[in-house]
Amino acid sequence: MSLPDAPRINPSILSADFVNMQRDLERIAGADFVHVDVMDNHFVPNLTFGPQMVERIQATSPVPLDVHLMISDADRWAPGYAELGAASVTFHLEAAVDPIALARRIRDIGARVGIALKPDSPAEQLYDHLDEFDQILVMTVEPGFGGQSFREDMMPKLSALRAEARRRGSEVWLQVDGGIAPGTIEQAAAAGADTFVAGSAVFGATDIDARIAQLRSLATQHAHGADSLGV
Ligand SMILES: O=C(CO)[C@@H](O)[C@H](O)COP(=O)(O)O
Ligand SMILES: [Fe+2]
Repeated sequence: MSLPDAPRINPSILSADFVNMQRDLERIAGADFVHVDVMDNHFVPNLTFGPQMVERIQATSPVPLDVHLMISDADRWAPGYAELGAASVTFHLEAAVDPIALARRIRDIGARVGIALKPDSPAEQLYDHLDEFDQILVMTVEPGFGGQSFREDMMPKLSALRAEARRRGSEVWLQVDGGIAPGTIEQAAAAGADTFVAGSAVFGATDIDARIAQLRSLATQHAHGADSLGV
């Protein structure tokens, strides 16, 4: 699979019409990935779907899957999402017993691997392990629901991660998820994010293609360091 360049826009189908999922997947054909929020009503107080539904999404999606597992016991369940063909599988650091071994297992199966941090989880614990992951997801809301307000207080964590990745020459993608929309994507891009999840901002738009293009344009204009390049 050829990987899309930054900035990447990944609409979350948590805000899609679950009864018309195939229609809504087609509506985001211009996106880089489809962000699939798997919730177990245990790790987070909400329930979405499991591997059977994700397999159907995988079979019909026009874009690769960026699966976000908000589930307990990630060590046991996460590999199965890589095995059903997801391009990327992100699990939560707070839900894994041995995150490094789990990351290696997901990569061995053939998927990209991401690790997600809840707002209260510090990023420093990942600094020595950046290259074990293809993506680090900095949650900009408390996981569990779409339509929440963006948490600006997550920007220092993101900036520090960007600085650390640069210092170590790491190519890890930095993803943000929660409250991303015109008006918030700018500061997330400036702080160092290169991959953006947006649910309600995309599926709540009257013109989805235009909204995806707008988010991509704003992220490009405000990309970390862009001002120094005069872009
Ligand atoms: O993982 C989650 C929520 O826990 C996200 O992926 C949401 O689905 C994002 O929704 P918006 O905040 O963009 O509406
Ligand atoms: Fe998500």
